[in-house]
Amino acid sequence: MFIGLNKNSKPDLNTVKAFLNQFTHSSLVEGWADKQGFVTQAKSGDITVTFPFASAGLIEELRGWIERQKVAGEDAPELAISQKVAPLKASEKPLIKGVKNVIVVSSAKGGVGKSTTSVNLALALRAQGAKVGILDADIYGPSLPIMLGTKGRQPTTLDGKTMEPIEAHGLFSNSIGYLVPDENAMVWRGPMASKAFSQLVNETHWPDVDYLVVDMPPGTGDIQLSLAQQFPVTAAVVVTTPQDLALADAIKGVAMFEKVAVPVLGVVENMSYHICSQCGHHEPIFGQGGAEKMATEHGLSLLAQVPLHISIREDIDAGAPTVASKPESEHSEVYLALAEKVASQLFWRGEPVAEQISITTLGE
Ligand SMILES: Nc1ncnc2c1ncn2[C@@H]1O[C@H](COP(=O)(O)OP(=O)(O)OP(=O)(O)O)[C@@H](O)[C@H]1O
Repeated sequence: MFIGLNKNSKPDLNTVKAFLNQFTHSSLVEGWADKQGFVTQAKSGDITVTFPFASAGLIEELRGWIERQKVAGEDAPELAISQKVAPLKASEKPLIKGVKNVIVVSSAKGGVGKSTTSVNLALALRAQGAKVGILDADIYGPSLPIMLGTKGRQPTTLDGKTMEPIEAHGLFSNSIGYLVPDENAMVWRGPMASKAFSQLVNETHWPDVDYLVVDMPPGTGDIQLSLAQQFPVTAAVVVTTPQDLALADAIKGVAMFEKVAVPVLGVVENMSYHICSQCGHHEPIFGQGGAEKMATEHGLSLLAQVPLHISIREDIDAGAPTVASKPESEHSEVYLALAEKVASQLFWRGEPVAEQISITTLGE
């Protein structure tokens, strides 16, 4: 039976929660309105809904649903609806100063589109209403400066100790590519690379970002393992392509994170199918169903299937990633849905920590 609200009296909190629980969405769990902090009432009686993850799309849908109830004759309540991203527990490590959640994007193999995915995911999280940082940890081949159109810029410092991230398309970014010429980065070996990475993470003045997306170096070796262990990773996303070999490698990537107890949120299948730029035909040139099979076999979620399309490449290579330059496009929709899944699944699988803990710096 649908729970409506009494027209003539101010509805009480429990009735409003029961009413809201009738709104279902893939980013929510059953009985979501009863979860702590989601629906609260101020002393004045005003009721507020607050989602603890990036949720602009979800908020729009909830508002639409409430409007439809009004049309259907229900006296839907006046609610303030907003989002405030919660910091989540990441292993036993203290959170990085100015960062609530760290999402690492990794791939077992080079060239599968890990950086393209990282950048568009970061932009999509921003489009979902979050404040987002992006860190290029690909110390051997930093591509962020080109992808964000920030090549040649260098971080400044305000306090003589930390670097100010470089802002581009609304993201706060840092990359080894801003600090050293390309040819120098290439020759770095293990410990040096590790140190450079740690400096990038801890010596950037992250301005209270909800999510820090970290573009990891490709591979599943010692370097990747040590990077993943060095800082508080909330969860990992593994990028793969549909080819069998890349899939077999992706399994290694998942196993690596399991070793260091980093939860893997799921797999993004990049270049999943080809969209013809002439006629829009969808063609699964690398085969079909591989990532889905792998995800199911390993109990992982297939977070997104991103098409191979010339405009995704042209946009990012020109420093104007698709989600920023063509926010209404079919491709951006794929990334926006990915961000919605990543943000909500991160929250539901995680454990919120008190906000003030995020003020602690690593090593303090
Ligand atoms: N879905 C896509 N459609 C079209 N082109 C793509 C797509 N994804 C990535 N590319 C292109 O493929 C190339 C490699 O992508 P990218 O640099 O993101 O891969 P990577 O896995 O990060 O590589 P590396 O291992 O060098 O870090 C780039 O030129 C990029 O523009």
